[in-house]
Amino acid sequence: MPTFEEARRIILGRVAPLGVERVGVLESLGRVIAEDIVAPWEMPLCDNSAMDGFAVRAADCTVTPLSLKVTGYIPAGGEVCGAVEPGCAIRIMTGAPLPPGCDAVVPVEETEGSGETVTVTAPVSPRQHIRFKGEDVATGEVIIPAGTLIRPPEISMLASFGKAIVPVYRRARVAILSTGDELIELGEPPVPGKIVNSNTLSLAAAVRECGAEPVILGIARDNRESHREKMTEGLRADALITSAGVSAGDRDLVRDVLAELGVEQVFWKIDIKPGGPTAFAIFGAKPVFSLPGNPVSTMVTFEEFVRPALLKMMGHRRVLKPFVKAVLKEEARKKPGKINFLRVRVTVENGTYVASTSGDQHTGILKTMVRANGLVVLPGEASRVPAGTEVEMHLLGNEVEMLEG
Ligand SMILES: Nc1nc2c(c(=O)[nH]1)N[C@H]1C(S)=C(S)[C@@H](COP(=O)(O)OP(=O)(O)OC[C@H]3O[C@@H](n4cnc5c(N)ncnc54)[C@H](O)[C@@H]3O)O[C@H]1N2
Ligand code: MOO
Repeated sequence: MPTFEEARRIILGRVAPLGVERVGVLESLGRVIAEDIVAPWEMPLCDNSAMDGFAVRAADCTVTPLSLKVTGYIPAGGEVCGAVEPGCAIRIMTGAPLPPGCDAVVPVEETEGSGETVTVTAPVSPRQHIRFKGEDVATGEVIIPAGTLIRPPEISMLASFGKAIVPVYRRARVAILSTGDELIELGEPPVPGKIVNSNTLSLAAAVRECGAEPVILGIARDNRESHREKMTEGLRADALITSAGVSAGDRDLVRDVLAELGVEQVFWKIDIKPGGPTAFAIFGAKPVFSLPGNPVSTMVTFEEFVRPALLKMMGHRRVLKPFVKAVLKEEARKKPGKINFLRVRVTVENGTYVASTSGDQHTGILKTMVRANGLVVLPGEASRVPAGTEVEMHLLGNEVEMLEG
């Protein structure tokens, strides 16, 4: 049985980035660029003003205040209207191209008067307030290296160089299959013995949250035919996630039917709690994750095993959340042996993360997952972890970093 770390290594070793597609630059947000993008020209394309003010010759302005004759005006987007002659200035706006002869710009706040003459009131240094041709990006420079996650700054850079269509790794299409005769679909009336198929929706949400595309297959009933039919459909996607039917029950058919369909089991069971019965298999290059049915176990195993794999498939290079240190608020108890994921509510106290249990840790208790914004990883060998102990934790979302506004 693999340990937590081994299971993650095995999974990541068996998945690879999917193909590349070309999308509109705005659609590339949150995706990973698949090729180095090179600047086809330099930026800025010409020397231009960094301020609204006056284009001057610095040599004219060695002693201030002094009065200069205003001989022209260049708005942003405007054209150069002649050179700055000695003893003269040209009114210029931010971003407008510098006229010949000019080697400094005086901001309007450091001048007085307007109209035919202007008085420069502050000392002027050569090159001040000028944005020079090519100072930001040189022609041929790699502006976005392959493997970069696209955020608004990358969109700005791509757009600045006219890149309307960009090559990104494909989104993974992820089939989601719930199994079990006890399941009813959302909207059907609840009756004792039946439960709403919430796993499909929590998994679809988690798939979507990491930038992939969920393909909902519905429910496979507890017979081989139903499993076979749904799984065959699911294996057409880039990845398949099943929930439930993976432990030791007499109707736990998931692994059996997957094997029947030619899916190679890589491992079954991980030395962790919750999530122990998780299985991982491969169909060609497609990963198949069989997650335990308890809603908490399904979400925890998605977070720790599926998400990193999907991110890798979509070209991400940073796929594992870092562990952060937290101080336990209350004592935690567990059976020695397996790593335990403790659902916690995290707060920041004097710059330190403090993790407090979010409540009953039984896997059947969904409420404590809803309350949790972190998962503390209690080491396998531990049995009693005293309050005040420094532990490792994965944050769930970034809520704890945000302040109320
Ligand atoms: N003899 C053993 N029994 C169990 C073991 C074991 O090792 N030996 N492991 C236990 C653990 S740990 C877990 S976790 C569960 C996982 O079992 P399955 O993955 O086979 O899931 P089920 O038994 O079918 O369901 C468990 C639980 O989850 C609910 N469920 C199932 N599907 C959904 C869904 N789509 N949406 C919401 N809730 C769902 C289901 O009703 C059950 O309550 O096995 C233990 N048993
Ligand atoms: O491992 Mo089960 O996933 O404890 O609930």
